[in-house]
Amino acid sequence: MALGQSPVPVAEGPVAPQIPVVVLAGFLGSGKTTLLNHLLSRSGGTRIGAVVNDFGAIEIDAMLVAGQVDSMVSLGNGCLCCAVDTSELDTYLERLARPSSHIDVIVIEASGLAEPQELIRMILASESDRIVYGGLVEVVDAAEFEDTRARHPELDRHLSIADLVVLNKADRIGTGRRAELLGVLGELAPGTPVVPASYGRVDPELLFERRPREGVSEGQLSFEDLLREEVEHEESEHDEVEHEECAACAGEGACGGETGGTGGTGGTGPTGEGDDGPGHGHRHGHRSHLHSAYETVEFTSAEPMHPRRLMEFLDARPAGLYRIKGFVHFGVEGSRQKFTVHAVGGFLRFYPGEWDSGEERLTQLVLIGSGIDAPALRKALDGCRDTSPEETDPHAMWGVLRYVPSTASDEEPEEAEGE
Ligand SMILES: Nc1nc2c(ncn2[C@@H]2O[C@H](COP(=O)(O)OP(=O)(O)OP(=O)(O)O)[C@@H](O)[C@H]2O)c(=O)[nH]1
Repeated sequence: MALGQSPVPVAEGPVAPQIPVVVLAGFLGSGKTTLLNHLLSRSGGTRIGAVVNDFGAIEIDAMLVAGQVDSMVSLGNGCLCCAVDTSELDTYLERLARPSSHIDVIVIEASGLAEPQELIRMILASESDRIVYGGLVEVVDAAEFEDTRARHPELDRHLSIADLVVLNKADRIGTGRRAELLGVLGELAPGTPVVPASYGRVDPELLFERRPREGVSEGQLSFEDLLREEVEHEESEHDEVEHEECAACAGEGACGGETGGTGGTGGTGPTGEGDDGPGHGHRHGHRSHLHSAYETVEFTSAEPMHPRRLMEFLDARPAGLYRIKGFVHFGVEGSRQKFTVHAVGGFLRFYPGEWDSGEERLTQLVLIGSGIDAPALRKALDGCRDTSPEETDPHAMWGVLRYVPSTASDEEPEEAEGE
């Protein structure tokens, strides 16, 4: 079957084929955007529509994908799983799926803190006859997996409903470790293909022509499967919730552990886009979302950044500040390229590139972390502005250049390798 072809037999006549919607999920920084860009550059004649969901208000992922994709909808500032409901998602999907766009497949890149289960449920509940759920691809960061899993046991659940697991950043671990992780992932996602990859370089056919999972005859979750799994998880998780922590039990009502649908209590904590509260229009019983513990900080500056001060900030970043992404503008002579920056846990890289003609030279950063002091981070970044870049010693760039991958290294992003 050709990449992106609808897995559903199509009736004869002028009926437009259904478009599979593939969900690309994975924890912060695992490599979803990198994989999506790989797919876009390897799509051949297949036309891919993308839905990109940034957790922060500055849509860094959308900017990193734009220009390569046939059609894109960008949804910033909040996880898709909470920021929209089924009918809104349908609106976006239908916009991409309109026959004139000739899109063959839609890929939704979820934010690194989204609940894939909620997204899948929305797709399965779609009222559009053009849309069909096409599977969940869960991207795992090989270097960070065990730490992340220890902090977020929810990831096991995400893996258990995946149709394909990509063990990304395989270049960052040795072969022994790789075998170990493949074993762990095989147990967490029994019967699901687990593919090691570097820089998301997987065969695109794997995403759109998935093999059936053991015990699931049609190879993907049904709406009923999802509801059943949801109820089972919530029951088991509720058993683990201390009663005094359980808002529903602490209140007057019995604990319903409600599942599915929209229009209930959200009950998540600080999310950066505002707490879920009454009117949030979304409920998942007692299951906390990954993003309930995370906050985002956005920073934009038209003034260039001082390289030494920025490196001091980055080198001393607090442990809870797990993810930084964006673009940096240095005003130092000879270093005025557009530097894309990524920090994931202890990993830090700068990738120099070109500004588009007429593009405003801005530093735009999104910082995502747990237990972080947002005002202090903003203040510290404010202190990194370079008010007189013409006087700044160009050697101050050395600290930054240490984190630019050398072209000889396999740590080079695919686009730069000109594959
Ligand atoms: N060494 C190495 N780095 C990788 C690989 N894949 C991605 N990266 C780097 O990891 C960082 C994060 O990659 P992204 O693709 O932005 O990750 P993401 O999952 O989209 O991040 P969020 O949207 O913040 O959740 C970037 O610096 C990538 O270049 C890989 O296989 N190996």
